[in-house]
Amino acid sequence: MRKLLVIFTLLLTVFTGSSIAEEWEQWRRLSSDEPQRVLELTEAQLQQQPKPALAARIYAVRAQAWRNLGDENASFQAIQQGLGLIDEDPDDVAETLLRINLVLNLLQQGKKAQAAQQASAASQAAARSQRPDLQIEASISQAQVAQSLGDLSRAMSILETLEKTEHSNNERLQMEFHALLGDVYLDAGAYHRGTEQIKTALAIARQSLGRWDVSVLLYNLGTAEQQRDDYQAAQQHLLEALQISRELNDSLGIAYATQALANIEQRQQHYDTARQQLEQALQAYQQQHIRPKTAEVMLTLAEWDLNQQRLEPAKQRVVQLAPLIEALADTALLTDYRFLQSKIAEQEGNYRAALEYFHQYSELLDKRQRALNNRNLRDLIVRLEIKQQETTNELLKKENQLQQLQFKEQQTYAYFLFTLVVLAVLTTLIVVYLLTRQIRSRKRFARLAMTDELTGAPNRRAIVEQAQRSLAEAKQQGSSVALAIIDFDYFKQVNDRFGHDAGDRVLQRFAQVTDKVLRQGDYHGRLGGEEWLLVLNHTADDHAELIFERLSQALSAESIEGVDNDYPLTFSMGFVTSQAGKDSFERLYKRADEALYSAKHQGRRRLIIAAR
Ligand SMILES: Nc1nc2c(ncn2[C@@H]2O[C@H](COP(=O)(O)OP(=O)(O)OP(=O)(O)O)[C@@H](O)[C@H]2O)c(=O)[nH]1
Repeated sequence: MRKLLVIFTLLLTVFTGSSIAEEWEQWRRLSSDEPQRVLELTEAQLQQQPKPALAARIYAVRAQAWRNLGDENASFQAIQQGLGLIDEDPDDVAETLLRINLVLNLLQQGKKAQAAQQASAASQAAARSQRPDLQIEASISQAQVAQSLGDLSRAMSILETLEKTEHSNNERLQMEFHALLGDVYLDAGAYHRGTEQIKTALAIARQSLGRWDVSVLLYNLGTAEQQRDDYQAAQQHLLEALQISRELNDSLGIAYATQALANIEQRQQHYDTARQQLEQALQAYQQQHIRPKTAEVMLTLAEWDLNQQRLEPAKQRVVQLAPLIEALADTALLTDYRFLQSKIAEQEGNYRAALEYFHQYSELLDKRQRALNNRNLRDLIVRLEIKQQETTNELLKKENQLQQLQFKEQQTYAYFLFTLVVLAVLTTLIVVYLLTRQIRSRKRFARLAMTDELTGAPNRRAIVEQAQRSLAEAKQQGSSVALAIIDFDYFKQVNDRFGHDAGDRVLQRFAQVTDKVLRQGDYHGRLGGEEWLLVLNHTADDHAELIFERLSQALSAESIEGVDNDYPLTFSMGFVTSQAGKDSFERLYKRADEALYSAKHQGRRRLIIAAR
């Protein structure tokens, strides 16, 4: 999915966006995994006839894709086409990319002097482009040329400058830096350091780059392990490299891995397999004009011939090799070549020639050794290592700081959460408190609305509602309910004689005694003034007298403050019963009221039961 997205973005923006280095890198990643695909995509783009400068950039991508397929010839052609377009329409980015590609191509062909020229032209173009990543890459390219020329001091000093000045986030550049540093260390005989650097580069490639890059580094690591004489590790890496190259159809990658594996087979005395493998690799090298490798394989084959006492084929190869060795002017190859010549002359019995070749061979070896013992180089190696250590330390320090910041952030977040929780709990408590208070006061208000303030008994509204409820229940149950209206006799006189407060206390006392006298389930309430209503469930007329008497007695049973003990506190009562709940409250009330009126009229201090 991610790959599809990359392809889509690339199709939309071939080096047209702001970050050319980034797009270039995306193309390279895609090419590293699917070179064929990149060739198809870029072919389509070229057909849209873009501006020459853009087309030149596309050729740079194609050159890379051909390289990933192991076709250096096609890669070279693409580069040439691209460079041709730049003549028409100069473009520093395209020029840098194309020349860097050309450097690799020329190095593989063993054309080191030309490669050096291209590397410095690439650096100039990169400087003009003012793009830091391109500048770094061009510098690495220069260091690579220096390394292949055997000028390890120069290679090292370029890498040292890069380490000091450039901190790129570009994984490819980091990979290239470590890979090349590894090669330089290996050339300098620092096998352990070299292998470690290549391992770092491989880890970066596995993590962030494409499969082709991984295969190249596996090959590098495999050959490094061979140099360290760890053939088991070497074989393992090389086999993995071979497998990836096969998956990618990278014919050169296959050749490189096969050649290296052949050396291991030879050591294990699998001569036929080894020879076959070398022949295969040789074919691929010859096809692609990989001249140093061609020479290397031929030298090896000749050496094996000699070891197996096959003098003639060995001699033929040495003759064949002569022009190539001369053209390449590679010290290492020349050293091996002289050694071979010396051995052949020796086997031929031509001892003078053998000695002469051996002299030349040992001089070359000496030269190489001197180059390696160069103090300057040693100093550079040590300095670069210290710098790398410093960078690592700095990174660790940064990481530490970041961790501390992260910890602080977490702490702040925890405090924030804690405060939030506390606030939430507080808010909840307050809300609960306010709600409870409101509910309580509502209840209180509701109670007050139904209660008589002076006596605490149910007020008119409450007792009337209760009467209506009781009547409705009685109606359902077919039972009877009685209503009694009670009114104090001459209450005005009580007030007049003992004062209004005493009158109040009389009313309060009446409420208390009624509460006690009535059964549970009976109700009483103050209708207003000194008038009361009783609601008596399951009560017939013949209970009326009893209730009247009990109330009268209870009222006068105890003295009331401010009222003379012998003062007769009396009341009148109108009583009525419903007939199996048939009567409405209004009708019953009216009848009770009429009965009360009669009681008053008949002289008070009495009970009148309403007639049926
Ligand atoms: N102390 C006190 N007196 C009240 C209260 N409510 C009403 N009264 C008094 O009760 C008296 C009622 O007087 P009236 O309606 O003339 O009746 P009465 O004097 O009781 O005479 P009858 O009912 O005819 O026996 C008035 O004097 C009111 O002031 C009260 O809450 N407290």
